[in-house]
Amino acid sequence: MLFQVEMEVRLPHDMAPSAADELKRVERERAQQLMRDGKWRHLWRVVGHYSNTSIFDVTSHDELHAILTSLPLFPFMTMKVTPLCRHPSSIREDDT
Ligand SMILES: O=C(O)CC1=CCC(=O)O1
Repeated sequence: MLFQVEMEVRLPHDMAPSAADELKRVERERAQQLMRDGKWRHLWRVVGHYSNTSIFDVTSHDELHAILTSLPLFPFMTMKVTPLCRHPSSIREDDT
């Protein structure tokens, strides 16, 4: 099952830079492991925003929920989740 997830990051202004850097480091490690596992298919920065748009490939809503809520930055992100299905006009083989 494919989902588009839009994530907007808002770190507290009074968070120590070292704490913010550590959070971003562990978030990156977790995201890259999920990419190697084939769960996090695409990760794009939204130009001009501290946000991303991502594509996840998971087996259930529960799995996606578990992944998203386990992200180190989860407490500091708002998310919009959109379920996707194949467009009938798509010629891409990997759009399933
Ligand atoms: O910076 C972001 O958009 C939040 C984020 C998701 C994965 C990652 O490494 O950073």
